Amino acid sequence: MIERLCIIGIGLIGGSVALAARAQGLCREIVAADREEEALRQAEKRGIIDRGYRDIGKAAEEADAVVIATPVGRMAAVFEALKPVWSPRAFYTDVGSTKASVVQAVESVFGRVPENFVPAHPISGRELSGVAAALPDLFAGKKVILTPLPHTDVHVLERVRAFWQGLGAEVHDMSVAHHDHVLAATSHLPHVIAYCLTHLLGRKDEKDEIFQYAAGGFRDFSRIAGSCPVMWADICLANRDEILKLLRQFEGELQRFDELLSRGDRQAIHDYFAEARAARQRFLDRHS
Ligand SMILES: NC(=O)c1ccc[n+]([C@@H]2O[C@H](COP(=O)([O-])OP(=O)(O)OC[C@H]3O[C@@H](n4cnc5c(N)ncnc54)[C@H](O)[C@@H]3O)[C@@H](O)[C@H]2O)c1
Ligand SMILES: O=C(O)C(=O)C[C@]1(C(=O)O)C=C[C@@H](O)C=C1
Repeated sequence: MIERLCIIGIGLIGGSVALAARAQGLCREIVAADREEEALRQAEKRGIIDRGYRDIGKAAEEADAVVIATPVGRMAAVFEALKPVWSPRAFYTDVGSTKASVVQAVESVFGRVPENFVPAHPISGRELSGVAAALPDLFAGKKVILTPLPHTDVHVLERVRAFWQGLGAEVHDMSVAHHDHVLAATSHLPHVIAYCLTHLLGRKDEKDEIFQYAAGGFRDFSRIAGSCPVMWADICLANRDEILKLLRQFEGELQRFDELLSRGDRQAIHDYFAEARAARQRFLDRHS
């Protein structure tokens, strides 16, 4: 049992961790640090946390489990604030959507990744942000990827694994580089494409009419373009090289389809769509 769980950044993900930890009885007390007073007050009012602090050091001292849930671009500053109160008895983990940048941030502050920090990424979220959108079952049955380093303390790794499992997640381990390679394709590229398409339509003169007649297709496709720009600017910059490689491949794919359509090749267009549909179905059969 965790005595004091500390969440740094009590937004959608930090709030959901707190709600799930409380619901599953994983800890006696939950405190949080956030730079937004309003987020802390809201979290206290809803009973998501017991106490909130503006000061990260004050919130984290005495905690035996610390979860960092700020946007990835803020993590170096968070590690800086944690350094004076870093405890060898506690475990530390994060929820950042990119992992190499988080490892670099911790290295820039400590010189090396402390043995009791286990980078993590819950593959579960929403296009909404802030503590008001937090859900107690956000991680239930969802995957969490841990990217331990070769010198990560094995006992801490098992405590962090048990913590995420306790929140209801299925935990997988991966290397930092592999994580960023895979997530660039499955999460980062789709978000970039959704933002780009929404931009394209939004810029058109007849935009009112375009949005007026947009039904399920556009709504489904653009849902993730409703995601937080701060978080996504951080993710894109943090995983820039992997995303740029995929953007080049995606441009090639658009070019391929452009050629089929320009030729008016019905059979080739049909086969192109049929292959994509079958690939999606295989993915759903295997993973849902
Ligand atoms: N939203 C998702 O679907 C999702 C899913 C998995 C992982 N993540 C990752 O989780 C993290 C948080 O995302 P979110 O969606 O919960 O964002 P959010 O905006 O809902 O919450 C972030 C919170 O961090 C606080 N914060 C920002 N900078 C801070 C600082 N320097 N010190 C203290 N508090 C600070 C903000 O005030 C906010 O309350 C990000 O790293 C994101 O990449 C998000
Ligand atoms: O469902 C959504 O809204 C999400 O975008 C969740 C999503 C994803 O791309 O799958 C977004 C970012 C995270 O790092 C993990 C999950």
